[in-house]
Amino acid sequence: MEDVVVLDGVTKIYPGFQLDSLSFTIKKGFIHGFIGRNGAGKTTTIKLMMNLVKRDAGTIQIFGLDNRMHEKEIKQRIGFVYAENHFYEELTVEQMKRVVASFYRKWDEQTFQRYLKLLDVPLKKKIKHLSKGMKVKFSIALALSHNADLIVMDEPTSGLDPVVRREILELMSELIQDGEKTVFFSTHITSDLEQIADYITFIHEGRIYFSLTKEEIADLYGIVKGGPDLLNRENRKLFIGLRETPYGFEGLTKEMKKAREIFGDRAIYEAPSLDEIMVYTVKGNTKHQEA
Ligand SMILES: Nc1ncnc2c1ncn2[C@@H]1O[C@H](COP(=O)(O)OP(=O)(O)OP(=O)(O)O)[C@@H](O)[C@H]1O
Repeated sequence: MEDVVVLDGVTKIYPGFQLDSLSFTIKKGFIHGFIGRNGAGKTTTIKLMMNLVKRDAGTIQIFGLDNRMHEKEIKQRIGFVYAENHFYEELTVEQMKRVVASFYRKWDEQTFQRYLKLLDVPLKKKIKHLSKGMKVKFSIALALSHNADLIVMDEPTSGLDPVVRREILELMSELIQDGEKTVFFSTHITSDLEQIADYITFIHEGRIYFSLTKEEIADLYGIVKGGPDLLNRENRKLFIGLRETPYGFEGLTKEMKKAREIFGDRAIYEAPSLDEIMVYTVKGNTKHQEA
């Protein structure tokens, strides 16, 4: 499978925060979700990819090219949706579009008009009079209208209502149908990814915790529930996080096969949601005194 983006040992040091030697790849033709809690380093990683901040170490290749040496060429082929509003507030949608379109050699006006209509964004309104959802939709219409091979979005669905979110997710699914285009987006609304993502990269405190396909996650990770007598010092090591009460335990493991061998039919097994994986990983072990 072709790699569209390859991050290798990417490091960025801020006072009090470090992106620590990130390595992962983004495969062509798939939707790739990037998850992590607030402050985990998602925006910084995306900014490093887009060469908006300077890395301290490592390499980033996009379309097989170094992202710093070939920035202009690469950016022609990326549709980028920012987390923050980056438009001129006083311009209308139409005026702003003209500014953006002028940067792209392969601007496709017909496609832009089609997306604008589909997403219901008013052409004549000033940017400052658009709702948050409309601004995001406008941003997405722009990102999809210059024949980009890679769409990179930083939190495109945060703060949007479920109807708009669904529209955007459906658009992304349609976009990758021919296997030529790739979508990478960060989010902390993990249920969005459960619907549409093929790959998930989880960043935690500036480090890549995993970068796996959804199937690999389903094979490796599981929630195990059982009575308090089942746990001992040795088998506790199987768990990334454990919640214990006097009546039993519930824990997340990434060694599901081993857990099944050890606990057999004395335990109950469930598939974790991405949210549960995040919460257990972040919180680790907790002992509840209450029932
Ligand atoms: N320019 C900067 N100078 C110093 N520290 C910064 C700078 N930009 C980001 N940071 C720090 O880097 C850390 C990661 O921030 P980042 O915005 O990448 O996280 P995030 O995962 O995108 O979070 P969120 O989901 O809240 O947007 C934070 O601790 C932040 O304060």
